[in-house]
Amino acid sequence: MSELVFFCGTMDCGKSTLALQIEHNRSARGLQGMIFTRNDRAGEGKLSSRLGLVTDAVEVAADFDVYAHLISVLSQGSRADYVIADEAQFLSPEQIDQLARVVDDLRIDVYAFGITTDFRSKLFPGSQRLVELADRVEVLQVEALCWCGARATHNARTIGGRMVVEGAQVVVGDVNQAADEVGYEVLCRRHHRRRATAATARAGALSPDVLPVDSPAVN
Ligand SMILES: Nc1ncnc2c1ncn2[C@@H]1O[C@H](COP(=O)(O)OP(=O)(O)O)[C@@H](O)[C@H]1O
Ligand SMILES: Cc1cn([C@H]2C[C@H](O)[C@@H](COP(=O)(O)O)O2)c(=O)[nH]c1=O
Repeated sequence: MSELVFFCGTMDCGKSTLALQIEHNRSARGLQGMIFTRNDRAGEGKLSSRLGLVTDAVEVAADFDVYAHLISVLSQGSRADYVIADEAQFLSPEQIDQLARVVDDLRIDVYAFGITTDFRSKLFPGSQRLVELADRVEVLQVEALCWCGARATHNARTIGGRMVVEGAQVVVGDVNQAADEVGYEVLCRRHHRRRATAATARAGALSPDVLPVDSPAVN
């Protein structure tokens, strides 16, 4: 049975690396993949990982019909044995429905990769639809860590190292940006709720985190 799998996690947890590994392993066995992405940091039509690997991909514009594209490719005699969709949080719910149709009607496996929630810890519409439709949701097992050492579960947007909660949902960017730039940082839920980034913690801006561990909890 073909399936729609949603591989998810925070930023910087290895999603694109896994996408490239799946692509490598299948193409090494003679299978032909169709790779989609949207808004990769490496530029249009690229799927890139922080480990330095990059491959060409089809850029999914806002009005792009993923299902129709597959039909067109197949009807021209090309093969598509599996589909990879990276940065799937940026796809529209309609495009996620098209991916599900690729699985059900064309019997092609679809592997989608993306972050579930934005910098305000709200679901991206594309990720919400994936959670609703996927046969399997796999949370990546390589833990990204919060500055405190706990497992990072949330994505923070930062300006000058400080977490912000206002702004557009989509702003392409990266972790470990220069101090004065818009960037991202992965945090545990506790520190995301408190807006406590590595920089503000270093500056000692939030006293509860520097109190002894047996101090009463402060929210
Ligand atoms: N210099 C490095 N050495 C080893 N691993 C690294 C290095 N840089 C990045 N990584 C690994 O790559 C992961 C990020 O991979 P990537 O596929 O770009 O993440 P995602 O697509 O989830 O944002 C990091 O969590 C880390 O495990
Ligand atoms: C949290 C959050 C992230 N983004 C952007 C930033 C990056 O360009 C991608 C995530 O890429 P990664 O490969 O998973 O690191 O998403 C955004 O636009 N809005 C957000 O709230």
